[in-house]
Amino acid sequence: MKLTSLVTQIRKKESFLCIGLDTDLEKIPSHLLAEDDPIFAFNKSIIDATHHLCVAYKPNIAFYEAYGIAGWKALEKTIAYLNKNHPDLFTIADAKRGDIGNTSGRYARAFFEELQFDAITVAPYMGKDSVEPFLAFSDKQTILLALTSNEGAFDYQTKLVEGRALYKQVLETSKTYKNAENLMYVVGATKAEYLKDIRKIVPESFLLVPGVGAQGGSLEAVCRYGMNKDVGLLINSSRGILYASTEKDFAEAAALKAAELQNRMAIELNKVR
Ligand SMILES: O=c1ccn([C@@H]2O[C@H](COP(=O)(O)O)[C@@H](O)[C@H]2O)c(=O)[nH]1
Repeated sequence: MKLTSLVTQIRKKESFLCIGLDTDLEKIPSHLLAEDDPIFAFNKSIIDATHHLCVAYKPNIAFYEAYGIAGWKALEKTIAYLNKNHPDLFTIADAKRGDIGNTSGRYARAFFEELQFDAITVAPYMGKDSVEPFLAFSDKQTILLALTSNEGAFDYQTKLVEGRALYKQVLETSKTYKNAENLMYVVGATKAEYLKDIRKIVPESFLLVPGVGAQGGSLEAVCRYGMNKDVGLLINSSRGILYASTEKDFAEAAALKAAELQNRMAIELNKVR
């Protein structure tokens, strides 16, 4: 999916919500465990109840790999269901991949060609030749980890390298990569105040922003510092939506949480209209 379509969807739905499909068999309602494929059954119910409130879904691949072949099959069914029934929604494989060039090329093929995701998260640590194989897919987005939402982000990402914070180096250097126009960046909602500086380096780029809800980040602060003329933000919430209820009403409860976020997003969008 092209980013222009994403911007159109954001304006149409008054939402820049990305729902994280971090489906955990220990957290889903127990009645679903009797299903043939409980992970897919849960995901399908969540998608059916929330697709009108969001513009993107982001399965975190760890939650599928953790269940071996059954988990991978549930992932395949989930992305196929999304692509068939909601082709206008942006899909992100939160896989945090990146390796030497030929290996990155295989990861890119797996997620872009086999599974048909629109985007993948990639770790920048191995540098240019580990990222460019993803960027070579011109109709796909590569989402580079810039400043992550966790506490450990301060171990390396904010440290100075040649007088400049490492996350700033990542942003600046990545702009010189071949096909850099296919880049987006991850910035944690818990680091909203950093967005002011980040926007000086990447004013036009779309940012994937996880960390509202369960991790305590503020949607409004992210908008204040991070929104650009095309909105430029996809704000993710996973646990805060998925596990709003562990009873039979879980999908309705998830939709209510998603609607709460969407309403707050509509308010933010109206401020900059
Ligand atoms: O910096 C990062 C990068 C990725 N994530 C992922 O986003 C979701 C957040 O889930 P919540 O339940 O809404 O906290 C999860 O898949 C993380 O692995 C992140 O949180 N921070």
